[in-house]
Parts: sequence; C-alpha cells; structure tokens
Amino acid sequence: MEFIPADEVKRVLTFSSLIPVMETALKKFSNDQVVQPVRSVVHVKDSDGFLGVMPALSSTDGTLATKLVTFFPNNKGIPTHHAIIAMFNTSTGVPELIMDGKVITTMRTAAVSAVATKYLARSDSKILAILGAGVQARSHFAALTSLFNFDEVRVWSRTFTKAQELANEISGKACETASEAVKDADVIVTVTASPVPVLNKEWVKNGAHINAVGACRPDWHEIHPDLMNSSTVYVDSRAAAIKESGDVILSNAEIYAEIGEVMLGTKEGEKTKTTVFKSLGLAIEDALSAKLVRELLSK
Ligand SMILES: NC(=O)C1=CN([C@@H]2O[C@H](COP(=O)(O)OP(=O)(O)OC[C@H]3O[C@@H](n4cnc5c(N)ncnc54)[C@H](O)[C@@H]3O)[C@@H](O)[C@H]2O)C=CC1
Ligand SMILES: O=C([O-])C1=[NH+]CCC1
Repeated sequence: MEFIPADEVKRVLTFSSLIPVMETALKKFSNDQVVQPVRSVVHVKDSDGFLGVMPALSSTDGTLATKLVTFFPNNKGIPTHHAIIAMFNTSTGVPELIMDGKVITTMRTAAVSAVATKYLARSDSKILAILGAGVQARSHFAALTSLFNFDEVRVWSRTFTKAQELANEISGKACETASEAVKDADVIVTVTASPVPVLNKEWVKNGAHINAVGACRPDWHEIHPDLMNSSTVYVDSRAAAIKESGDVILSNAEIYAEIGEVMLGTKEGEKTKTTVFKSLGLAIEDALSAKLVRELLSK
C-alpha cells in the first residue's frame, strides 16, 4: 500500500490551500454532513501519554479516513505528537493509502485557529501573543500571519530561552511573564502542554480573541475559569468539549456555539465580550486535509 511520508506532505501543503478547506470542514461538521464519533483515547499511564483514534466519513467528499495520533508530553529530543492517517475507499472499504499525520496535525490545527480568528477577532487586530514555544506556536505564527498583519508579536514560554529562540526566529518579542506577553493583545494563542491555567482574566483586554489550543484532557486547563466564565466560548465540537476539554468542564462555562455554526450563519458571531475558541481537533479536519494532500500530489 502507498505510504506518503512527512516530507512529501510538507512539500505540497500550504496554509493558503489548507485554510479554506478547514473552513469547509468546520461548516460540514456543524451542519451534520459528517459522521464522526468523539475520539477514543487510550491513556498510557506509565509515560502519561495517550493514543487517540479519530475516524470520520464525509460521503459528499468521498472521504473515509482515520487518524491515529499520540501525545506523549514528556518526550525529550523528539516531538510530543506523532500521527498517521489511513484512507479507505468509501464504496468497498478497501484501504487506499497511509499518510504521515504529524505535518497535517501541526498545520491543520493552526489553520483552524486562523479561520476562527478571522470570524471572531477584530479586523484591526495589531498585537498577537503566543503562550508556548513549541511546534504549534510556530505553526500558529505562520498561519495567523498569513491572514493578519500584526504590528507586534510576543512570545512567552515557561523557559525564557525557548521564548527567546522563537522570538528570534519570527522577529518577535520574548516576554518574561505571560501577563506581560498578553497586555493589550488583540489575539492570544495558548499552545502549551500545561495542566494548569497559564492565562488569567485580569491580564486580558476586554474584546480580545483567544485561541485555546492546548489542554485536550478533561483534567487539564490552560485558561483560568474566571476568564472562561467572563468570555463568549466557541468550540469546534460541543460533544467533544463536554467530554475532553478541562477548560470547559472544570470552569463549567457555557458554550455559546460551535465555530462552524457561526460560519454557517446559524449562530451570530458574538464579539462584545472577550471570545475564546476552544480547539480540541476534529477527525474531519484530518480527513479533508489528507484528501487535499492527495489531490495536490496527483497534480
Ligand atoms: N487542538 C488541537 O487540535 C491540537 C492541540 N494540540 C495541543 O497543543 C499543545 C501544544 O502542542 P505542541 O506545540 O505540538 O507541543 P510541544 O511539545 O511542541 O510544545 C509544548 C509547549 O508547552 C510548554 N509546556 C509544557 N508543559 C508546560 C507547563 N506545565 N507550563 C507551561 N508550559 C508548558 C513547552 O515548554 C512547550 O513550549 C498541546 O497541549 C497539544 O496537545 C496539539 C495538536 C492539535
Ligand atoms: O486533534 C489532534 O490531533 C490532537 N488534539 C490534541 C492532541 C492531538
């Protein structure tokens, strides 16, 4: 069977091609055009990692796929996330190919945040703050700056030298504290593997937009409950958020809408308060990204 390695995926996939596909994926998901259970997760206690199984069917796209993703936050010297995506024939169920899923996970997550930011942030957003300095921090910088012209980009990480490294790469400013990084920021991205909040209510300017991307476990949260409860909360999937998101579960915050509902126009984009987009990652994002990669490779 054909295997498409990471460097091939990386060679063809761009944010300009991926961002519109992610918008379509989110709309289809919130319009019941996708068959997708909440992912199954196997916790690997000894190393505090997990394996997630993420199947999705989009009949209108002729796409049946599943991603297998691992997140081992204690990995040192190798990435914390690894993944493969398998695609199947929708008429026969015959497996057609296996593709690396790490590049897709990295890029589609940031592409989804970029779409959410397009709908929820103020169009004149000037200051971007990134909390975390790993794979998703870099990817989010690339995706968000492909849509917005920020005057200033700030980075905070729990290890200052890591923040400095990333800030040097992107001509941004490294900050010693998260509160300094987010002061007056219009768009904030939280991309840490922290199990406890890294972002507090009193640091955030009213009306800012937050992409809350880490904390994909029910007992982990990145956003302080007071901030969750004083913001308008959007999610990628309601069903997933009430099962997987510690930010939602531990704060008991009300979910206003799925971001796909805002895109479809079935819910208004409510922007008067601070907005939080809680991202967990959807199988349909991976399935349609894999379909896109396949199409780009066949050109
Ligand atoms: N919503 C989604 O679709 C996806 C979410 N994620 C999540 O995004 C987060 C970042 O992922 P990557 O950048 O790939 O991981 P990474 O391992 O490359 O980077 C993690 C970052 O978190 C920081 N960190 C770790 N523990 C911390 C703590 N206790 N306090 C503060 N900072 C801490 C590290 O210093 C590093 O900057 C993870 O939580 C991951 O599970 C990742 C992929 C998809
Ligand atoms: O959707 C995804 O692939 C992931 N979400 C959190 C960790 C990996």
